[in-house]
Amino acid sequence: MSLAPVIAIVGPSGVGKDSVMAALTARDPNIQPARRVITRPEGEEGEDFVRATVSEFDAMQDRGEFVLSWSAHGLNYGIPVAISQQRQHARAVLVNLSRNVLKKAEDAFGDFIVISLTADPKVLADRVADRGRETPADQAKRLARFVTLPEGLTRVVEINNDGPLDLTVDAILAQLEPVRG
Ligand SMILES: Nc1ncnc2c1ncn2[C@@H]1O[C@H](COP(=O)(O)OP(=O)(O)OP(=O)(O)O)[C@@H](O)[C@H]1O
Ligand SMILES: O=P(O)(O)OC[C@H]1O[C@H](OP(=O)(O)O)[C@H](O)[C@@H]1O
Repeated sequence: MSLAPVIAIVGPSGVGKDSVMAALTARDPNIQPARRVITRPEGEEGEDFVRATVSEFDAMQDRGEFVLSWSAHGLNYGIPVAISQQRQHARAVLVNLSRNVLKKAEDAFGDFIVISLTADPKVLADRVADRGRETPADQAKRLARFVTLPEGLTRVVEINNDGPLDLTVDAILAQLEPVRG
């Protein structure tokens, strides 16, 4: 059975990764997000994710329950192996990944597309502040984080998300069209 492609949505904090993923799924319910396990503290909400303590996360890791894991912003993130089942029935599966794990992700997933979202730094700062999910100190740390995309990825598409979400979704769907079969 052929597996649906995995589409990584990446970019700096506040660029709109979660918003773009939700808008893509709203436009085409067969493009489905993978649920991440995150050691995010109680009280910090976000997308639909599985909250774990650090020891719960470590135990899941030891049991081989993650196909991919990484750390960023003082948190641990894991993509459960169940993403394989999702790939059996979806048209495409979306994952919100760190740019630091893209090579590992390409090796793990095979059929893999990276959507690299960009936005003006002022737009990023306003969005992270307005969202208010983190403390001002943590917001500042997020905005100061600088990560570049690794070299040698097979398929990377850069898309600007300064404008309306609908336009970003159109741009992504236009890029995906040739590989959707
Ligand atoms: N195209 C857009 N136009 C206006 N607001 C947007 C747009 N995209 C995202 N936003 C807003 O920007 C804020 C940050 O978006 P979101 O949480 O999706 O970013 P993110 O990249 O997932 O950030 P983080 O990596 O910090 O989780 C949210 O409040 C969201 O509503
Ligand atoms: O800067 P890089 O390494 O690309 O991304 C780091 C992390 O930042 C975001 O975390 P969250 O979703 O805001 O908790 C991403 O999802 C990723 O896990």
